Amino acid sequence: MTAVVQTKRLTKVLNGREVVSGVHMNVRQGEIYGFLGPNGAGKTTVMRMLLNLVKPTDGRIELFGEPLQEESVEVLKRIGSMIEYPVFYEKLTAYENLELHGRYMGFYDPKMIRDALDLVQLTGSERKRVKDFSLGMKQRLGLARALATKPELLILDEPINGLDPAGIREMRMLFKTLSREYGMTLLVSSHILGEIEQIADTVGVISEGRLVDEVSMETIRRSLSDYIEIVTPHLQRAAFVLEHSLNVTSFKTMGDRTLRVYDSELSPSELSKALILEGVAIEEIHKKANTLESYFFQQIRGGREHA
Ligand SMILES: Nc1ncnc2c1ncn2[C@@H]1O[C@H](COP(=O)(O)OP(=O)(O)OP(=O)(O)O)[C@@H](O)[C@H]1O
Repeated sequence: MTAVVQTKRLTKVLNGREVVSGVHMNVRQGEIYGFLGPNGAGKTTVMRMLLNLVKPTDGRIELFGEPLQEESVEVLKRIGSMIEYPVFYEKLTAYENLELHGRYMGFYDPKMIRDALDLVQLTGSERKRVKDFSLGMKQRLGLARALATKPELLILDEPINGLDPAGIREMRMLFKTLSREYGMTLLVSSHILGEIEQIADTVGVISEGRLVDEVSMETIRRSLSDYIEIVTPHLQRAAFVLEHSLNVTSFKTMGDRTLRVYDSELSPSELSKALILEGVAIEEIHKKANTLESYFFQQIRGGREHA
């Protein structure tokens, strides 16, 4: 699949502090990319750089395979975005706001505006002034505005902020429709793991400005199976024995003393007996269950795993 967004060593220094550090990010065509990280991790800054609203201090950005430059305009017309809380002309109606935006972007299509309002379920409120909208309605109108220019890529910064549970559910379904039925690519940020988990095909985890993981949800789910953790001073030998004597194919080393075994038919006691017989000392061995929370917590804490 082709990359719609690709960054290399993307870095931003603000007030002498590196708030985004050497980010290599790949968003593939047609997928929903969940950009997950705690508040202040750098999500908004990365998104602003992708939209040419903030100039990177260092690194490169490619959108649709083309390098993003200061004077890039055309490529940005292929993107719809909603960054932080959307701002509108409060005295104008919802429809007038979208019309104005469309004309500004050089793409005004009344049918697209009606379709966009319909998609976010604001049909019927389009002649209301925005000042009478609730926070959730404004959030949905922000999404309609992003959609009204028929973008190929949607960049949405914490789009579920301000929505009630029903609104969150509708938004989630809409993201899936846009991706699966309209073939749009979505880059969606959130600090809520449960949200990203439910919509994303790929997750990019950002912590203190660094992209600490970029992985498909499918891979994560597969890795969440139970595993046996072995702590040994003879890591190399243990790995050799697992692979060649015990025919274990799926295991990984964590640091220089720990191994995780995923696919063994053997119980911890059988495994330790077999390893000891081969001259591997065992300091600890036990069965563990992985959860999505523990997986991400580990990434954010900086406990990177090495396959
Ligand atoms: N204009 C600015 N000047 C100085 N520091 C800034 C500026 N904008 C953001 N920062 C800092 O950069 C860091 C990253 O902020 P950013 O808004 O990108 O994070 P975020 O992951 O989007 O978090 P949030 O969801 O809270 O907005 C934060 O520590 C923030 O305080």
